[in-house]
Amino acid sequence: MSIDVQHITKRFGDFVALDDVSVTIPSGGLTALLGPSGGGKSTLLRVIAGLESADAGSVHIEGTDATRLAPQKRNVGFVFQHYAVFKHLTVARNVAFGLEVRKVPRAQVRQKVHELLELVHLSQFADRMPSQLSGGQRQRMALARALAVEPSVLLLDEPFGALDAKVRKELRDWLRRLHDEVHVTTVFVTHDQEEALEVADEIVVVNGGRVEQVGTPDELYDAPANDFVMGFLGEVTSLGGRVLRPHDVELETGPGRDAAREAIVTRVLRIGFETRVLAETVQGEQVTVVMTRTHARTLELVEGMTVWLSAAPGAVSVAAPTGAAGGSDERDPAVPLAV
Ligand SMILES: Nc1ncnc2c1ncn2[C@@H]1O[C@H](COP(=O)(O)OP(=O)(O)OP(=O)(O)O)[C@@H](O)[C@H]1O
Repeated sequence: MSIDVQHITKRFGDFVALDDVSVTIPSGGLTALLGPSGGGKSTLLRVIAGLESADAGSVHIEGTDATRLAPQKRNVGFVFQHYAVFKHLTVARNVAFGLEVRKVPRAQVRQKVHELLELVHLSQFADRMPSQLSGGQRQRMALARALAVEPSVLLLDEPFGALDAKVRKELRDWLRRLHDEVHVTTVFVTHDQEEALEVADEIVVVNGGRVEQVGTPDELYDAPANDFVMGFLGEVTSLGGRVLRPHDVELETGPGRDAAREAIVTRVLRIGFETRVLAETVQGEQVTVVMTRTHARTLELVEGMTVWLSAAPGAVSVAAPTGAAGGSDERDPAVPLAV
């Protein structure tokens, strides 16, 4: 394992930002730290980087105990959301900076900068000043700069967070391709589940200073450890005290299955190729059902109509949180609903 975090606790005054966090991050992968704002993702990344010292626990990087090492001794590269560029240096000189500080011979620096600018598709901008680049190009320059010193680990804190949605999407596709080329162990922080699901090999879900689950995008989506992970990775609804995805609710216009719950359609919304049906069961549960527009049309759904709802065979579901606070510590593992 490339990064091994064991029993890390970090407090800011009385506030516990990381509460006994243990996680191992595989070598050569692209791992996302995903979670809601304030959950502790950045703090965990900063502890790995050595920019924040933990109150308890250890960090090993590539087998070396880095817990008490200064950031510059950890062989990690960073890129942050608002990257501090050297405004008075050209793009090429920015990328060369770390190598020049390390007194790498000039010809070697030139060669390396050339290769890196090719890698991040900025060769034609080598002599520009950073102010002449777009936001996305500047973040690519930042990545080239971080990669220049050949770190064993690359840490990215919401690297594309400040960019607009379209550029963000382009850059995340590009990051995936870049990673496939260079294979440096990369950890990136994001609060965007789509970004994590699309880009990462593995996702660490961080919430309330704890790790909720670690797994591949498929594992998290298909077998969420609890209602928090399930709700964070996609839309959910509840039916019969279980949390499940709205497209996994089957709606029939007659009483078919034994387990089906009778409900009244309260709203029918057509959004693009999907139809979203809101219904209230006789037990008073508000349920959202998502189906194709064609299917909805064949059912001839109208508000006020009586329907029967059940979980589709094989639907993934978890126990609904108990109480208004939303969940207990003892959570049921994801199990398919009995249908
Ligand atoms: N230097 C600090 N002093 C005091 N509290 C801090 C400090 N840094 C972080 N915190 C608190 O620790 C908690 C976790 O912060 P952190 O930045 O790790 O969250 P995050 O999951 O990265 O959230 P975001 O996506 O909003 O950055 C937050 O409640 C934050 O206010």
